[in-house]
Amino acid sequence: MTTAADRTAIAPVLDGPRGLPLLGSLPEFARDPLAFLSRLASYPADQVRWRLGPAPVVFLNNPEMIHEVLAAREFTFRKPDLGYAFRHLLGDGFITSRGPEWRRKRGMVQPAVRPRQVRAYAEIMSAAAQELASQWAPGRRVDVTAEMLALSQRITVRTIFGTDSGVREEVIADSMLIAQHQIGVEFRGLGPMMPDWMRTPGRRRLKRAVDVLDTEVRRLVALRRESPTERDDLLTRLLAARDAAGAHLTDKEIRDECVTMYVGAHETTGTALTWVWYLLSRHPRVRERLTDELRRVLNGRVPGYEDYARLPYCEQIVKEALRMRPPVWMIYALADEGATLAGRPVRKGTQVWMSPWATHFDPRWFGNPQEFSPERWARDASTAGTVTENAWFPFGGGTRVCIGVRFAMVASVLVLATIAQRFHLEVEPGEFAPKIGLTLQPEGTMHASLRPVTTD
Ligand code: HEM
Repeated sequence: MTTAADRTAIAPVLDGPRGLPLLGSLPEFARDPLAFLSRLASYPADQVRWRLGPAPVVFLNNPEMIHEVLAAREFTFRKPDLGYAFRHLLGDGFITSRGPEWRRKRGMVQPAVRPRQVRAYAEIMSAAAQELASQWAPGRRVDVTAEMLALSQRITVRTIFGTDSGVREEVIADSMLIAQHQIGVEFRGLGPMMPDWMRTPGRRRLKRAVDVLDTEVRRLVALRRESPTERDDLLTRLLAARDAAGAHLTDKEIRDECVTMYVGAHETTGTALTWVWYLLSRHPRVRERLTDELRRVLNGRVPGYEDYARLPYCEQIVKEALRMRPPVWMIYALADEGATLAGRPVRKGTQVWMSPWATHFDPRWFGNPQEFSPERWARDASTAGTVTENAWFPFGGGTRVCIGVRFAMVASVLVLATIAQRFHLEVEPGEFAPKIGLTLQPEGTMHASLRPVTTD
């Protein structure tokens, strides 16, 4: 692995597109956000300055600086407000919190996703994948995105609320779907500019869905408090959690953290898996190597937590898919008093944009970036130099790094290993360009036909 500093020096700062008076480059960004980000990434500079309406924005093109800003969030940079829909659904969960409140809550949730706990969730992950594969029949045509989002939803609901029959999975799933859809709508459109008091039909639907969700989560929390048996789900961990002063989370805080973890986990992991199948179907050689590894290691067995470490090629495929199609395509930071970047002051209020999407395709950091090559992630020396430290950041980094990295990687590998032992998903021809919403999803319906894996 090389470091960004090993690369040829480029200009420290350049002015990017000039844009229009008042609007800056907002129209160009809104027209095709991903193309605009790629354009910014093509400037030969570590930092590219431009304007989003009246707001000054710095786009970072250098992994070391991205690393520096991500590490400084919660100190001299902060996460900006992600808008009404996001806040209304997540409440005061720790994604939307800041400072001591964030630290307290993150500290209380963290034990629920540490590796020992993820080991307990692994069984749910493989079982849900096995359940899905058992419902599939050879030759059937499936909508890959819908299937993977539904699978991720099942895994998420069951790891958070448990597997007992008292949990009405579909009530939670349906309300979440409506709410997440509205977040995506607001991310894409004029949502960030609409005041909170404005009521659109979409916002009214969101409110109704959140009311239903709250009633269901309250019911589940009350049930657990009535019969507090020890279980291996996140809700059990949250009910038991205590902060440094020994205080428990209130019911409202538990609701907010459950929803936060759901939103963090569901669409991101489901989308990552969708792209894994797409990329595999376009690269038969990779699929062959995968089938080989699965035969050698599992030989038809359903994988468990211990198998994660025994399936390095599966892990490499997931990492490479997260490079080429990072579900979280953009990460923001807002400069506070005293913010600096590469030793220079940054004006308070400046937005800093960092895009896994754009950086992951920069040929300075990844050799042949357009090529889907899980081999670049192999630990042996033959592939050194094809990836750059800190240039791969699908999970963000620094203080506010994704809390679910281990969960997401284990879930993705176990789902891939379970299903790929039984089926190849032959995605129908088409480009399925990525489009932005809450996450980076394929444009159009991605259909695949299911071809059974032969055992000879
Ligand atoms: C492939 C799947 C996933 C991807 C690509 C992903 C990506 C990310 C990224 C980029 C961030 C940082 C956002 C920022 O800095 O603004 C983040 C934060 C977060 N993620 Fe994930 N995530 C994934 C899965 C999960 C899972 C499985 C969970 C829960 C089990 C989760 C829960 C969270 C939470 C709660 C945060 C907020 C952390 C904080 O603000 O302290 N994510 N995720």
